[in-house]
Formats: sequence, C-alpha cells, structure tokens
Amino acid sequence: GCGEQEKAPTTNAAQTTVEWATVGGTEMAQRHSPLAQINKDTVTDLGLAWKFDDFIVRGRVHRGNQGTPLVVDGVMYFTGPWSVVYAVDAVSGKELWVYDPEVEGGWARKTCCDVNNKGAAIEGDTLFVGVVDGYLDAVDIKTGERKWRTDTLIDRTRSYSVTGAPALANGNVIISHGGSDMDIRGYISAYNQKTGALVWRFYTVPGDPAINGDETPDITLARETWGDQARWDLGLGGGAYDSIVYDPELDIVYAGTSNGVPHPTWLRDPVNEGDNLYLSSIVAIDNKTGRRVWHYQTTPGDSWDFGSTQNMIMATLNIEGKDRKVIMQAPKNGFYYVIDRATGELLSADKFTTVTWATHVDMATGKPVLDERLDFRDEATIIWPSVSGAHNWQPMAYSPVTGLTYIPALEAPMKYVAYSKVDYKPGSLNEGKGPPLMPPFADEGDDKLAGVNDFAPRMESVLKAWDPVAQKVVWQSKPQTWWSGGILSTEAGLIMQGAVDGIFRVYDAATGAVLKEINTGIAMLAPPMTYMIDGIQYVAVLGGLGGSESAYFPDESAAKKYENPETLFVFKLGGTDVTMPPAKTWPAEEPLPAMTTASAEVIARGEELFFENGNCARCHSYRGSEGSYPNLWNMAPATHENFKNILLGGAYSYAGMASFADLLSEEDAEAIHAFLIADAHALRTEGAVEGEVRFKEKAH
Ligand SMILES: O=C(O)c1cc(C(=O)O)c2c(n1)C(=O)C(=O)c1cc(C(=O)O)[nH]c1-2
Ligand SMILES: [Ca+2]
Repeated sequence: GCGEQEKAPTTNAAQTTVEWATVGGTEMAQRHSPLAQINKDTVTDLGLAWKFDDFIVRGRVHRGNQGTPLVVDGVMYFTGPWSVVYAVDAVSGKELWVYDPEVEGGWARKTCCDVNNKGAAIEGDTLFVGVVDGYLDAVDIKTGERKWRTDTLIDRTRSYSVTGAPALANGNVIISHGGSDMDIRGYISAYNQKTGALVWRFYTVPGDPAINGDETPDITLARETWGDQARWDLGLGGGAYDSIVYDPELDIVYAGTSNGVPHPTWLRDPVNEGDNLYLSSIVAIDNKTGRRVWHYQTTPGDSWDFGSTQNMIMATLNIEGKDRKVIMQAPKNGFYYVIDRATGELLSADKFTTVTWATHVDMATGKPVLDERLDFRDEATIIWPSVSGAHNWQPMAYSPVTGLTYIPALEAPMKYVAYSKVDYKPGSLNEGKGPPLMPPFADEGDDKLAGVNDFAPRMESVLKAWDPVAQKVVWQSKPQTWWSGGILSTEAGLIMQGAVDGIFRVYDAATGAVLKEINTGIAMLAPPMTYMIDGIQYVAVLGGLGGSESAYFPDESAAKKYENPETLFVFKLGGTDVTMPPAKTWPAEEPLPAMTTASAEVIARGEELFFENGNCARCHSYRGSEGSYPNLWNMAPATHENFKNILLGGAYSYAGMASFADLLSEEDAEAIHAFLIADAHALRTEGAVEGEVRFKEKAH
C-alpha cells in the first residue's frame, strides 16, 4: 500500500452520496475519488447529464474556465471568470444563486494572464472565494449573500491579483496573489474563517531595507540570499498564486511561491545574484504562528519565470522500505520533486519531460546543476522548457490504486531573450526579457546549442503517468494540441482529462489506453471532478479557453472551429450526446480607414509602444491572429473614432480594457493608432504571412 487512504473519503455499494468538498478532492489534495460506478466496463456509456452556460460575460470576451467545482449537500458551487461564484442543483443543474463580487473591470490589466479563478473553499455554511481585485469574500452557501469581505492587499497601487483558490487550515483561510511578473512583493496571509481578521502573514521576499525592517526572522534569513542593490522598486515577486495545501496532522500550510521580477536574476539582483529566497520555493509554514518550518527552493536564482506554483499533492510513499509522508510537485522547471513534508528533506528530483536549463539536481546540495551553455544574458538562447513550463496550473492527480501521478505535461522550448535593463512600468509586465518566442524558430541550427537543444522543437501537450518511487514515466499519451487540461483520477482505475481540442478523454490509469472520448466542441483546461448523489455518479468539468493562451488560440483548439462560450459539462452513465456549439464566425472585414499621415518615425514609435512591456500585445495579438480579444487590425469605424477614449479614457474598462492614461500620453495613443492603421493597410496588401511569428523579436 503506497497510498494515503486513511483519511480519504471511502465508499461502498451501500453509500449513495459522495461529495467533493475541496478543490483537491481529498484531504491530501490527490484529486482522486473513491467512486467506481463509472469504470472500465461501463465508461463507454458515459454521456451528457446536463450543462450550464449562463456565465456572466463582460463585453465581447469569453474568458475561459480554470476552476474545480465543489459538491456539498447536493449543491454544486463553481467559480468562473471575474471571480463570480455559481451555485446550482448538482442533480438537475438548476441555478440556485449567483454571487458576483463586481470586480473592478480595469483590474484585468493588473493580471498577467486574465481574470481567472481556480475555485472556492467551503467550511460549514460559508464559502470563501478569492476575488481578482484583491479581496477575500465569505459567502453564505444557502443564500449567496456576502458575510464578510477583507482586503488582502498591502498596496492597491501594485498589480496584485487573486487567481487561485483559498485553502482552509484549522479555522484559518489562506490566500496569496498573482502579479510576480509585474510588480508585487509576495506574501501569504491567513485570515480567521469566522471574522475575516488577519491571523498571520508570511512574506516571501525581503522589502526595501530603506523602508521596511525585516518583519520576521524568516525574512532576515531570506535577506542573506539577496544583494543590497536588488530591485526593491519592483517588489521582487514570489506570490503563491496557485498552490496552497494544508496538512491537518502536522498543522502545516505548504505554499508554492512564484518567480521573481524581473525574471533574470542578474537584472533582479545585480550585485548578489544569489538564490533569492523564497522565490520559486515550497515553503512549509506553521499554521499557528505563521513562521517557517522548512523551505525547499526548486529553482534557486530563477531567471526563467519557472516559479514553484504548480499543484502539490500529499501522500505516504514507501521509499527504500520506509513509509514517508511526502509532498510532491511537478513545477514549471520540469523536475518532479518528492519531499518529506515533515522535515523538508529532498527525497528525489527527476526530469519528467524534456529539460535543458539544468542537467540534473545534485542530491547532496539539493540544487539543480545549470547547463552553463544556456546562459541567455548576452545572447538569445533556446531552452527547454518554455516560460509556459513543463507543467503549468492544470492540476496533476495521484492515484493510490496505481501509485502513479498523472501529469498534464508540456513539451516545448523557447527562445529566451534578456533585456539589458528594466525601467519600472506600473500596471505592466516588468519581466526584463522578451515575449515568448516559441517554435517554429527561424534559426534552429544555432551551433552554440548543438548537443543541448537538438530535440526537435515542438509545442505539445502529453499526459504522463509518472512513478514517484521508481522515478520514471510508466506510460504517456499521444501528443495532443498545445496547452493542457487538468486531471482526475478514480478508484476504478480511470484517468479523466478535458483537452484544448474539445475532447473529453477517459484513460486506463494502468496502461494509458483511451477508453472513451466525448467531443464537446469546447476547449477544456480545467480539471474534472466527480461526485455521487442518490446512487448516480457524475463527472463535471468546466470548459472554455482562457488564461495565458487567450491572445493566440492554439492551432487545433476547438475555440478556432466553434464558438466557445464558458460551459460546464456534467456527465453520467446513460447520458446523451453533446450538441456541438455553432461554427466559429470571426467578425466581418471592416472598411479600412484612410492611410495615416503620421511620419514613419511616429509609426515606428507606435509599434514599439504596442509591444513594450506587453502594453497592447499582451492581449491583442500581432496582426489580429485568432484569439479571445478584439482584433485591432480590423477595428470598426466607431472604434477608430473612439480610440483615444478607449485607450486613455477607459471607455471599456468594465469589460476589462483598462485606461492606460497613467502610462501613455495623447501623443503615444496617436502613435499606436497610426501604427495600427498603417499596418492594417500593409496587411491587406501583403496578406497574412504563413507561420508569422506571434511576437516581434526585438532588441532592447
Ligand atoms: O508569477 C505570477 O504571479 C503568475 C501568475 C499567473 C496567474 O495568476 O494566473 C500565471 C503565471 N505567473 C505564469 O507564469 C503562467 O505561466 C501562467 C499561466 C496562467 C494561465 O492562467 O494560463 N497563469 C499564469
Ligand atoms: Ca509567472
């Protein structure tokens, strides 16, 4: 027995109700269900029970889903874009209430990757939800009325956001933030579940020594790994935007912290270039005191935007004859970590996919050994994995039945381009490196990389069954369309996953054989969950493409073929076929405005501003290639007329298009407009170029 089964919910033939009460599914956050009505024999009969698509949409932009629904006492609670909570009858899908925290729309600009939400937490009759503009709200689960709200932000001028699910820890509710690619100083906060009062706060990086004294001895310890010229003005990053789990036995909160800002360590901490604690780390925090128990840094001196925020799973594994209580993570950096969760001892760290930035993890020091040939400070360099990571936020699952972890892994390199300096731009990406230059590359044959990067460049999603004891891949799926879906494991030996191609797949957990496919026509990223009511097992999964891949839909994504409104699917045995959504229609071609009279210089400046710090390019893809946001190469006449009012006046702020008046002058706005008009003319004459790069590669 290598599974942590003692506290997982159990089921037997007589049991007719099984809930799914936390995003991780069980106390150990394994995303494994005891249910087995849907099994290898019956799964071919899986079909649609009902769906829900009445999501709150602002403006024209469908934003996709990342959440795991909860089912408690016959009611399903799930979150959607803009941190809205929906409560529906878990058998019929009938809407019971909607809680809309009425997020400030312009806050979308303060998120790196859109106004996503990964789910809620429930204790007794209270539901907790993190709100993207920085609040933590407690909501009555019967009525949907707010009980209390607390502002989790220490500085509302900074680009903090909440995109993760809160975690519950013995009377506390724990939350942290996104924004580590922008300008935040990361911290993790614990609030009293009843009152919303702050219980403790764990800062993950030191503050400016000229302003802040060290808040805790843990920060004093971290400060030793930083020089005195660090970019305090940028906050330094380290938010725990996704993964926070709680171990009730040890009363420890584990939080996975993000990357630093700017990304390259030589720009972030030019004098020291040390480990930069507690960036890209797993920190174990005493839930009573808020103080560090141990920490393990997966990527010391992170220069790649790897972070260590991917979902963490607890289990008891038999390693070399001893039962060890472990915590496991497969972060962006491509190594699978098994750590003793009581002591922080590193038990193993192995590549689960193609990785070149480091050759291996030295088990004596616990540190990765870098491949020096891949230093990108002076020269653009192709490195595996990309900034999207070898695994991103889409949760993996662990099956105590097979003893395997199922990782929605990503196979892709990226050309990393460092800037020579970073001028702080509030409300912007301050990454200090270029935009994600993904395959195909123009110059794949770069000699410097021979023997290091001669893996065929590709962008693929591969489901891998990983043995955390034997430290190897046991099976892997056929390569799928780029960007992945989260995972559910069940006692029946099934693995379930939605995918970007719109197909919901059920795999044999032991062999990887595909046992069932349901085409929904909607791209799915969010992890499925399962529950039983009145003896019927249901599987639910949220659909809709959003997040970091919103600007450019992946090639084979369902969102390119069909309209892709946010949709919740619920399946059961004997259900019906899914009706395909209507075929995608892109807006018709608008009349071109007259060619701009602006000078070549002004147009060039406009282009620069479009891309700088991701200003416009972060959402509005280059030359309007297919994605979620309006195509600025095909603006309606009224939009042209209203251009400055939108860009500087915040006319569409409610829908997520914030004002940029703090950053751009009237002249800047006119230059950007001139560039768009001139380039729209060029595009109509030249036509789109096949395989055109997603981003312009520019020296900085
Ligand atoms: O460092 C951060 O604070 C931060 C936040 C987020 C986020 O809030 O979603 C992402 C990332 N980083 C990130 O690096 C990343 O690849 C990413 C992808 C996504 C997404 O929603 O698809 N979010 C994020
Ligand atoms: Ca990041």
